[in-house]
Amino acid sequence: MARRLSAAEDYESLLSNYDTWMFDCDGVLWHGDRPIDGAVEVLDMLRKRGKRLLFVTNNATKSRRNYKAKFDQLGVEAHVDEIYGSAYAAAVYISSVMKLPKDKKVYVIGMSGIEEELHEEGVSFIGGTDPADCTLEPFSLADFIPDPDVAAVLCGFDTQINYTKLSKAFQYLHRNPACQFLVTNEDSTFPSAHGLLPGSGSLSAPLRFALNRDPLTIGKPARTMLDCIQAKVHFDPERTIMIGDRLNTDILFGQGGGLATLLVLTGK
Ligand SMILES: O=C(O)COP(=O)(O)O
Ligand SMILES: [Mg+2]
Repeated sequence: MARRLSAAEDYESLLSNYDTWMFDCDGVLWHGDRPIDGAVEVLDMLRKRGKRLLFVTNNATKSRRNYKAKFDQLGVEAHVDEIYGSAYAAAVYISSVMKLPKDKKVYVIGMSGIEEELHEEGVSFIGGTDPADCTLEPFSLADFIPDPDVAAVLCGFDTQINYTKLSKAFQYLHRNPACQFLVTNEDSTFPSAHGLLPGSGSLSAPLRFALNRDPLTIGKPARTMLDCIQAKVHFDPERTIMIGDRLNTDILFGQGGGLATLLVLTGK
């Protein structure tokens, strides 16, 4: 049964009940590059109380290493193996679960974070930040020569989303029903430093609509993300709490994994 925390003893009981604290990032620790009041102090207090911290974000724009640099800039102690982003989870899924053959490629709608994680996992890809795709020039199907090695399309948050990228992704998926359609996450909105913006889910929506096909989602609330974490980190779900700002991703993710959940209201 959900209850609103107010008294100090409410928080004390959380501290005594849970050893592993899984934090969502956007809307919980920060809005864009602006830390949320008190977040850094809470992380510091939890560290001092000997709690294990894990950072679990659907934001696919950054790799685990990029996030480590962000935590460093905020003066927050964080280690790469505590950071789980949907870009990393997608790369691990493609390499270790889907077992994409080495001679096959992924067509990416997304940014350098996804590219870095795919590269780390030895997954070949095209698209992404390739200047040829980051264009507002009209897309001509007559001039498009699909890469025959593309066996999956991965769509994540992409500030350079455009008709060329959507058209190429559509072609790979429309022409070949065996081509896997993956999205890093389906967050409808993204809590930026200055307010809500369309999120990844709103960027892959045109493909879902045009193809009349649902993708496989890697990030929260999907179990895939938890499997990726549990492959690297042992924790007791009974003594783990997931802190998030979205009911349909973070809280659903925690409930699906048998974790306790704590909803914060800073997601805007
Ligand atoms: O980038 C997003 O859409 C959400 O990211 P989050 O999971 O850290 O809240
Ligand atoms: Mg969030």
